[in-house]
Amino acid sequence: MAEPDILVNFDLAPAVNAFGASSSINGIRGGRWKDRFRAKKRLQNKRGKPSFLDADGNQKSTNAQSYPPLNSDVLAGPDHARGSTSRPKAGNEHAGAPRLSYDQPVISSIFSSNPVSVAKVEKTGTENAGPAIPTNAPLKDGSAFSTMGLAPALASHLVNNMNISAPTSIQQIAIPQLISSDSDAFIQAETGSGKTLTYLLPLVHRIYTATLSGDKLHRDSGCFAIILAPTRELGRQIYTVLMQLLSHPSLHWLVPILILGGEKKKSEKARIRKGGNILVATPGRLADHLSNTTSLDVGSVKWLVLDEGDRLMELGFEETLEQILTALNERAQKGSGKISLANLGLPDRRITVLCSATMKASVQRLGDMSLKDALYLKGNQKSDATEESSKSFQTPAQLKQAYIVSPAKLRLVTLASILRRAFIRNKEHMKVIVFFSCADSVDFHYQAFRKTEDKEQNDTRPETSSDEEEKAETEVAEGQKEKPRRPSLAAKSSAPLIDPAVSLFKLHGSLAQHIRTSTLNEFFHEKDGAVLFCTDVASRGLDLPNVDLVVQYDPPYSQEDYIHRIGRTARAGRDGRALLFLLPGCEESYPNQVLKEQHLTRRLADEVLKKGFGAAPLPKVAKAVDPSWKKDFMPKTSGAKWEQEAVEFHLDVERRVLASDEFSNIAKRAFQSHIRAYATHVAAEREIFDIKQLHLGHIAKSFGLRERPGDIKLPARGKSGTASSASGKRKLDNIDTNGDNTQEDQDEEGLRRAAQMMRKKMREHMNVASEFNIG
Ligand SMILES: Nc1ncnc2c1ncn2[C@@H]1O[C@H](COP(=O)(O)OP(=O)(O)OP(=O)(O)O)[C@@H](O)[C@H]1O
Repeated sequence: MAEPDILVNFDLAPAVNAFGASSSINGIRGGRWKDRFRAKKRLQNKRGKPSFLDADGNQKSTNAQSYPPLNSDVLAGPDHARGSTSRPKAGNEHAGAPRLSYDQPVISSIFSSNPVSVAKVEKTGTENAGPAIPTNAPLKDGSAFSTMGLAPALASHLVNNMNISAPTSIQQIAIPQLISSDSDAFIQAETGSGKTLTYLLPLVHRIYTATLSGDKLHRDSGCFAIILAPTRELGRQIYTVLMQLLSHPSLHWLVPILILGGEKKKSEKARIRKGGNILVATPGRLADHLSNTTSLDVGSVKWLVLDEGDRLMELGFEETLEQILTALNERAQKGSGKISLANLGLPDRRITVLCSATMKASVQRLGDMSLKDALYLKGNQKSDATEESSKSFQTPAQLKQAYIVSPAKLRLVTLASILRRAFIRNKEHMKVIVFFSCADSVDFHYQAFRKTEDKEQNDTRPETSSDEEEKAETEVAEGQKEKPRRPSLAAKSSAPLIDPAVSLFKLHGSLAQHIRTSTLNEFFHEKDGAVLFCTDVASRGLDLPNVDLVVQYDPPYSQEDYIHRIGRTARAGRDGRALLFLLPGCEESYPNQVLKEQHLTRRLADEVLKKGFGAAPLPKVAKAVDPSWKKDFMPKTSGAKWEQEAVEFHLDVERRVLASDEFSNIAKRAFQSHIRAYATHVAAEREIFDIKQLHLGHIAKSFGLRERPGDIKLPARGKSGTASSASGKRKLDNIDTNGDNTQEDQDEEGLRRAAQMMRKKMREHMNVASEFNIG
């Protein structure tokens, strides 16, 4: 059966032919703006070289002979006027008008009228370079934990039970210092260099050796350490590593407590009442318990660790951290009501340890606020690191970085191509993370690649009862949950458009917490190929095994975000690749202007498409199924197989958007949120990410939309809507990562301006023809 609701992107015949009216159109007044506009164009065409507005709204010279003229009424027929894009029917033409024949040339709009890359290639990237010596790997120079002052029991536990035999550079530098000194410390080291063990090992070692002095400590002896993480996910991960360390028989008495937002406070209070010695928490929830839970005794806290310091500040926890520090100081003066810790060898004062992979002003502010005479402990340096880069940006040397210059209309197929190729080349255990700017865009791409219009259960499923949820989260936190025992709550699907064997996951701040937890857990344990579509909610600190490739489909909002995102791969000495999507034009200056210290290889969309779509035919399920439709509507391409496959892929997404109101709304929301998010790039980068340069029609196309951008309207979002298109949501999606954040959007003014700019841009766009301007 032919597809009734699809309209391929015709390159229109010259407008002059389409109107065929008298030349005295000049001076025309009244009527529809479109008619006036067309008349103007026709006049221009008559005066100069023949030109027409192509399917993209760009003026294009053409050889008028090559395209049979189309009657405007055919294209502007009632269906189109209604916005419905029904297939024109034979015999629908007005008398005397040329017939629209399906045999006539049609052109793939995704390959036409794309801006070309303008950049001069100034830097040699690392992507094609030979293997580099990993900078965050365990050392191979004979260093061992047993020679670093760690208790032998702990050192052998690492080797025998945790499969960690040699320290990384930062561990070798920092652990002996933290064991022997009572000074505060700032730990800065690359992503994936083992900072978690770097601070956990010394404090566990010192608590452990305190028990060797003869005094028996137990879970009720007091809380000795607090570890603060910016997000629940990270808190849970730290807790898991801590549980592994404490699984040593001599340390069974040491009890960790996990308190995060998002679960019943009552059950957290019960856990606190039972007692525990090391608390892992998110700041908001800890501050809450410090104010309201009398059984939380922090008078004996000897270590305060602030993990991912820059993120803690970014998420607006500054004030909360000040409250926590004040409360800890007050309680320390009063002392613990539990037992005397004198002469146990624990530090006399509270040691604060601040960790970060990046060093920026906010981290320095946090340091000023929390540290006193701190040791600055820094990991390994790349040999070519400049002073500037070593201070602020460190990426593992073995991580291969590249950027892809992809015109807006080719973005979706280029992403598909990258993912397809990644799994053709490396089928097993391969994991990929793709970062998007906003939750709505994650939702759209997830829906596009899972290729099913079945209603998604995950978003709408009622939350599990808190008890159940708590149980699930505790299981995850304790690392016990190899296989989910209940039906999966994860936002997970298969990905037939990439490879039917690949699992597709999505993660963003608008998903319910238990879905986020399950999703991460299942992605973590996935044995086969897996792709995670996510926002920056997954950019910090998360240690997900076997991530070989990180794709930044939308550029990050800061250099630090770039470092943290790509840091999800190439961890602990493993290889990894990172790809950044940029639009041709001003975005191409991003690597040289912003990522000065990074070495990125430049690649072009075409070459990526050739490799991804040319390497193997699309899986059957990914094809636009109806052969008759394909015969009639397959746009004209250069004939290259890869191009045809790419076009077919894109058309299939468009067809599905047209066919489903739900998918269409997801696409529209994603488009709008994407533009809004784009407008929130920091002021210093607005020349690079210049919203005025965006071709909204092309961007809409990459979301499978065929409407004019100005016509993209959304039904009102329900109160409980899960998506995130509201202005400012980019911030919220990033910020509201643990549910206990209290910061309002910091950049309201910027966002307001962004929305204004977007509206202006939309208005401008509507005043010129767009690729949808055919009705
Ligand atoms: N000495 C070691 N040998 C081998 N693997 C290690 C070692 N230390 C840590 N790891 C592993 O390295 C991975 C990264 O560790 P971790 O998450 O602590 O890194 P990180 O420096 O905190 O990264 P990020 O800055 O991204 O948060 C973990 O899987 C951890 O188990």
